[in-house]
Amino acid sequence: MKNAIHIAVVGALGKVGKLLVSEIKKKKCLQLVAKIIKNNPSNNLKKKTFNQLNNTDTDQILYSCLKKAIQEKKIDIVIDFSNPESTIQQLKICKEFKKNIVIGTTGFNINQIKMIQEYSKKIGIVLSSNFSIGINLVCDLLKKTALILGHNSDIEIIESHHREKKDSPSGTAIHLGNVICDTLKWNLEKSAIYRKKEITPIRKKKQIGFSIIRAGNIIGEHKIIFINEFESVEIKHTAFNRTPFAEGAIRAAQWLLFKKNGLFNMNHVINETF
Ligand SMILES: NC(=O)C1=CN([C@@H]2O[C@H](COP(=O)(O)OP(=O)(O)OC[C@H]3O[C@@H](n4cnc5c(N)ncnc54)[C@H](OP(=O)(O)O)[C@@H]3O)[C@@H](O)[C@H]2O)C=CC1
Ligand SMILES: O=C(O)C1=N[C@H](C(=O)O)C[C@H](O)C1
Repeated sequence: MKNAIHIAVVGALGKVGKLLVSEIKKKKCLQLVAKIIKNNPSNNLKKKTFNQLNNTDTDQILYSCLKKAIQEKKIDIVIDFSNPESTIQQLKICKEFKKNIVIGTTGFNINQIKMIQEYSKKIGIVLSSNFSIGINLVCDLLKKTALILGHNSDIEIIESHHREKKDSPSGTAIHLGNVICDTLKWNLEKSAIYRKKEITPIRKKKQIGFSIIRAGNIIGEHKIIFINEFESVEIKHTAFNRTPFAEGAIRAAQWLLFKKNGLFNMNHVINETF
């Protein structure tokens, strides 16, 4: 289609990346122009397999470096679901070539977050640990619940993901903890308690417990529980598949296209596109 948005996907062989590739191809207003994959020997095999599986693709859109892709193709926007080190590399390239980027990667350390903030002075970035519409609605419910019940309840966050997930707690669990802390004017660094085997002192006020499950193929579950002596409230989100992540990231890319610079999240996107 004429005027289609030209998208590059970083991490195109990954679980979310593969889905992004197929979802982008379904949309007439979008054109997938580059799939950026990691340059390692095992990817030679993956690359072959991938092309066999997607026989409409040729090596012409497979790249091991975003810079080369930008130099060879017209790219309007980049979507990245890879890992923190890779994402920081991609950001440097995006800044050099003034390309906006949607980041789904999680597990950044404080220094890397500061770098993302710094880059956002030059380019437009949407950074979200969870692109599903549902989890962003959960955040709205959570603010209200925390405001009303937070001060006199014990709060626990339980997250479950597949056996391959590398970071923990999940980016979403940390975000949910931050939503509660921002609402109650607490500090997550002081309030977070990571559940593990030890003799623990009895529960103090202003604490948020985090429990983590890594098992099987669980796509992503997040549950927040508020318990006081009278009642308990549970807010739970379950992703049945990765489509909400891919669709949300595509929505964010379309929204980010015309922004000059700045650091945005999925709330900005949802507020302006629904
Ligand atoms: N924000 C959201 O809504 C969501 C975020 N995520 C996050 O997104 C990230 C990816 O998740 P997922 O797809 O499950 O993970 P995968 O491990 O399945 O995919 C990541 C892909 O990135 C590739 N990669 C690593 N380094 C580079 C590089 N330098 N250039 C190009 N590709 C690279 C990996 O290659 P290789 O395997 O060879 O290392 C792999 O193919 C994680 O941080 C995850 O937590 C996941 C789901 C939703
Ligand atoms: O790695 C995943 O799979 C997911 N990661 C994100 C996170 O860390 O919160 C979002 C989603 O839950 C799936």
